[in-house]
Amino acid sequence: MQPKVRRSPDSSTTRKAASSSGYGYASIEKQRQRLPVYKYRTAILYLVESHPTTIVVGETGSGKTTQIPQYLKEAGWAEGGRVIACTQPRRLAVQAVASRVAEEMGVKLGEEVGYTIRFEDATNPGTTMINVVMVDEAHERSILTDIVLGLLKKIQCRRSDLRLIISSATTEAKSMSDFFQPSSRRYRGSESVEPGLKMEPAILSVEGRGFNVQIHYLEEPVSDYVRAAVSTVLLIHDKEPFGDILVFLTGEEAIEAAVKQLTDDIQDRKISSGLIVLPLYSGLPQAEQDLIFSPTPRGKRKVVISTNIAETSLTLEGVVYVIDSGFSKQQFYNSITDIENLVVAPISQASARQRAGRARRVRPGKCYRLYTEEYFLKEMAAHGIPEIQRSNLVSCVIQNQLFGHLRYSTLLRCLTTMQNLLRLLDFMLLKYPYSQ
Ligand SMILES: Nc1ncnc2c1ncn2[C@@H]1O[C@H](COP(=O)(O)OP(=O)(O)OP(=O)(O)O)[C@@H](O)[C@H]1O
Repeated sequence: MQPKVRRSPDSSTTRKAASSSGYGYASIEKQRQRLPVYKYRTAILYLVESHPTTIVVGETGSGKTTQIPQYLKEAGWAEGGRVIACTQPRRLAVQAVASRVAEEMGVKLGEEVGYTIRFEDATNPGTTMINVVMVDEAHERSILTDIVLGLLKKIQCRRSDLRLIISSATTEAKSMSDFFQPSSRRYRGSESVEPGLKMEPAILSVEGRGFNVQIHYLEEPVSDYVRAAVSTVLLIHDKEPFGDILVFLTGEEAIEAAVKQLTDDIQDRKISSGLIVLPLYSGLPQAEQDLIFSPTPRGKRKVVISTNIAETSLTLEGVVYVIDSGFSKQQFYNSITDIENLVVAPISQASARQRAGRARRVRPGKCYRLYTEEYFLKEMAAHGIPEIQRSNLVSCVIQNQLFGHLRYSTLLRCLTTMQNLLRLLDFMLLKYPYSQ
């Protein structure tokens, strides 16, 4: 059965596109100047110059990620072998953003613009001294982002010349600003603070958005969102003009089920040829993940069925339609049972906006939410629970200790203690074996 879809009459996300000149092919420089963040270039540079910490709030697609590092580079913040670093919560986005920035700057990836992710380092070894750190997608509150923010706050006490930019898509800037307020403890024993530097964080709101996105909601809730997603893909393919489709489901199992259903339906109907169906989840080999970036052949339509790894910072040029199931897989830790589970849970309004934002990156788009508007407005949480509040922190603490703070001798002592503990456990198990 096809899910009933209706267009939201008063959705705030249906405002007119900021760019009136449509989406013809413009030079990269023109494209850069059309982005909402461009108007704030001078203000951003002034604030970074005069504050150790600047918080930039702007809608998805306003140009924060790709443009701010370039403005800093153009203003000389990368001179003398120094580095402008930008952190991302997801590796797929790291590679995609670095490639785009290298393309816009007309340089080879891995030289002036590089990236580093686990097991892969595409950076120039000559550049080591970090001058500015931009922490992107801070609103996502991923555990590593939160830890990076905590560490940077500590580092700033010793290096007041280090500039920090926190970029966020939500207006929760106040709590971030409170966290970075200078306290009496901060800057104690630091090098002398630059004259004229205003220690409190600056907040800048980047107004405006890229292109328009129409939001469609279901009239009735559906129980099987995989089936509903597949039906919506076919509906779009039958009725809507050209443009690729990005579907957000929960995990590998749901995605592979959707790929199979879609492939079967295409074969049954024999009319939907021209669809290229691509799954996307982190366990997929890199070469298969990279297929999502390949241009769609003329006369075909790409359907990318993804987890939330495509939710932020990613621009898939051909995507015009987004289908949002309203769910994602999230980690939850139960401290009583000491068990961590990956469970399918509803997403937040902030996530839903990020998902919709993938549909209007280079042209106007449409987003089909597989839930009702009432559910979105009245039941969906405004923001998700920060990962740090629902995870087991042991591995993070160990990682942090091993790489950040422990000296070799302390580490050795720690390992010896663990070894002794294991021996003791061994002994106890031998002495008091489990009763059947
Ligand atoms: N690979 C790309 N190909 C074409 N256009 C791109 C690409 N990457 C970025 N853009 C353009 O630049 C715009 C700004 O992207 P950017 O990632 O800087 O925005 P953002 O404000 O950081 O949003 P988000 O938080 O969603 O990442 C996009 O909306 C798109 O128009």
